[in-house]
Amino acid sequence: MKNINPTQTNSWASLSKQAKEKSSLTIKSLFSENKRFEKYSIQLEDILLDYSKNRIDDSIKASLFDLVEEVNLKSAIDAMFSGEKINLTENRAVLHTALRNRSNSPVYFEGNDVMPDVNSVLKQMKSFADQVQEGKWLGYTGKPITSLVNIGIGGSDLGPVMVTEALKPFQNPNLEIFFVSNVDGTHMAETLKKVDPETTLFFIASKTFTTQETMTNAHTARDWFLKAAKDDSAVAKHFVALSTNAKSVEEFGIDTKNMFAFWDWVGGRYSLWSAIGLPIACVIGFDNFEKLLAGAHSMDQHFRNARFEENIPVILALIGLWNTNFLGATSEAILPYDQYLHRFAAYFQQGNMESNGKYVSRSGEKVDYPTGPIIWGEPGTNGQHAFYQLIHQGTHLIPCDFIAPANSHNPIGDHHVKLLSNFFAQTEALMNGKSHDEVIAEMEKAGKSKEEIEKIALHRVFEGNRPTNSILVKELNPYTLGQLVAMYEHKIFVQGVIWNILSFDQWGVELGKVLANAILPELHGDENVSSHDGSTNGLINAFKAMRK
Ligand SMILES: O=P(O)(O)OC[C@H]1O[C@H](O)[C@@H](O)[C@@H](O)[C@@H]1O
Repeated sequence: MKNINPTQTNSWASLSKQAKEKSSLTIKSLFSENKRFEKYSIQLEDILLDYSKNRIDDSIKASLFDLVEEVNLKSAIDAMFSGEKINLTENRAVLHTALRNRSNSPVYFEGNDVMPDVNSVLKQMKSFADQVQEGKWLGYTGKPITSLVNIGIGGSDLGPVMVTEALKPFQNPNLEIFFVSNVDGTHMAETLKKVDPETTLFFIASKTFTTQETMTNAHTARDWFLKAAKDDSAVAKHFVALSTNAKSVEEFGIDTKNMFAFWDWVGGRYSLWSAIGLPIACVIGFDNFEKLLAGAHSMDQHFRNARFEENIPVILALIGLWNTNFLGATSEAILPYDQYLHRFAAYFQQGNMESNGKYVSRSGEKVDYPTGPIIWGEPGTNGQHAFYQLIHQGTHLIPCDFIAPANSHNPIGDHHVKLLSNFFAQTEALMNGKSHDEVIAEMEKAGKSKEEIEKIALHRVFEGNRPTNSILVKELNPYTLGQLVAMYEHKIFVQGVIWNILSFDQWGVELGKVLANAILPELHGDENVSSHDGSTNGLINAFKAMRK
C-alpha cells in the first residue's frame, strides 16, 4: 500500500474547488435530471442503496472516483484480501474476509493457506452449536443448557450482541442469551440473578484473554458457578473460551478442547465471523450462522470485483468522505427503521471510530484534514422523537444512513407501513425542507393571524438540503445482515485508505488502561494520594473520604 497524502492529489484539488464553486448546490435541484434515481442508486441482490439524496452531481462523482484511482484503492484491496501485513504498527495481516470465504479458495498468510484452520474451527463450532441447539449439551446435573452468557467486551461483545438482537426471529426459543461486558459488578450481578448454574453456559470471549474487564467477570462467574457446583471438573461443562491465547485459557482452567481458536490476523472489531461468533451460532443455529457468513462473502466478492462506479462500499465511502472533508460534517448517523437493529449503530460506533479515529498518517505525520467522523444513531421512529430536531433544524450538518426492511418479521396490523412511511418521509423532508413562503402559505390557509405568522413562521422553516442515503432491504435475515455488516466494514476500509491512516490498530485505547492499572492499587488503604495532578489527586482523595 502506498503512502499518499490525499490532499496532494489532483482529484482532491478538484473536489475542493467544486465544493467552493457549488456551495449553493441543492439536492432538490439535482432532481431536475429525471433519471437521477436510476443513476444514483444501486441494487445488489436484495439490497437497494439510493444515494441520490446527496449534494453530489456528476462531476463531483467523477472526481471522487478519480480520487480512489489516485490513492490506488485497487492495490490496497488486493493487499488486504491477499494477507499482506497492512496493519503496520502491529505487524499483522487483516484477513477477516477469510473467515467467511465460502468459496474455500486458498487464502495465504505467510505462505500458508489459512482455510484448513478456518474450516476446522467452523467444524468444531458446528458440532458444539448443534449440541446446544438440540439440548444435548448437558450441564453438571444432566440438564440441558438453556441460558448462554457471553463475557467479553469491545469486539468480543458488540458483534455477538448486535447480531443476536438483529436475528431474534431466528433464535431457538429454548435458549436465552445474555451479555456481560462492563467491569461494573452490576452488569454481572443483574445477569446472574436471571440464570441457574445447572443450565448456564459461559462463553469467555477475549482475543487476548488478558482484558481486565473480561477476566474479572470471568473469575466472578466461575466463583459463582463453583459455589453451586462444588466441583472443579464441572467447569468443563459450563465454560468455553473463544480466544487466540491458548496458554492463558488453560491457566484460567478451561480445557483447551473447550477452546475455539482464532488468529491474530482477525481484528477484535472484525471478529464476529470467527470463533467469537460461537454464541451467535448457538442461538440461531449453525445453518443460519453459515448464511450470515455467506452474505458477508457475497459483499466481499462484490467489493473485490465490481467496478468502483458500481461498488456499494466504495460509493458509501466516497459519499462519507465528501460530506466529511468537503462539506464539513463531523458526525454521521446510522438510523435503522427496524427494532431488531437497535444495536447496529453502537456496533459500527466501534467499527468506525476505533478504526478511523486517528490523526497520524501511515507515514507517521499529523494529518491536516479531518478523518473518521463520530458515529451515532438509534432506531427510527424513536430517534425522530428525540434528536431529529437537530438533524432537521440544528446548526450541524449530519449526514444520515436510513436503513429499512421491506418486510417485517412481525406484520401486525399496519405497523410496518406506518414505520416505512416515516422512513420515506424523513429523507424527503431532509432534502426538500420547507421554505418561508411555504410556511406562510400554510399558516394563512390555516387561518392564522398576520401577527402569529410573523412571530412563528421562521421557526417553522426547514432549510433542507441535508444529505441522506437510504438502504432498503427485502428482509432482515442472516444473509442480508451479513451483507450489511460487510458493506460497512469495507466502507471503513476504503475511507482509511483514502485518509492514509492505519485502520486496523487501536493504540488510542491503551493509555487509559495503563493509567487505570497504576491507580488501582492507590485506591486501597486510607492514605492520601499525591502522585497525580491536582484534579486527579483531589478526586481520588474525595472518593476515599466518601468510602469511609
Ligand atoms: O477481545 P479482547 O482481547 O478482550 O479485546 C477487547 C477489546 O479491547 C480493546 O478495547 C480493543 O483492543 C478492542 O478492539 C477489543 O475488541
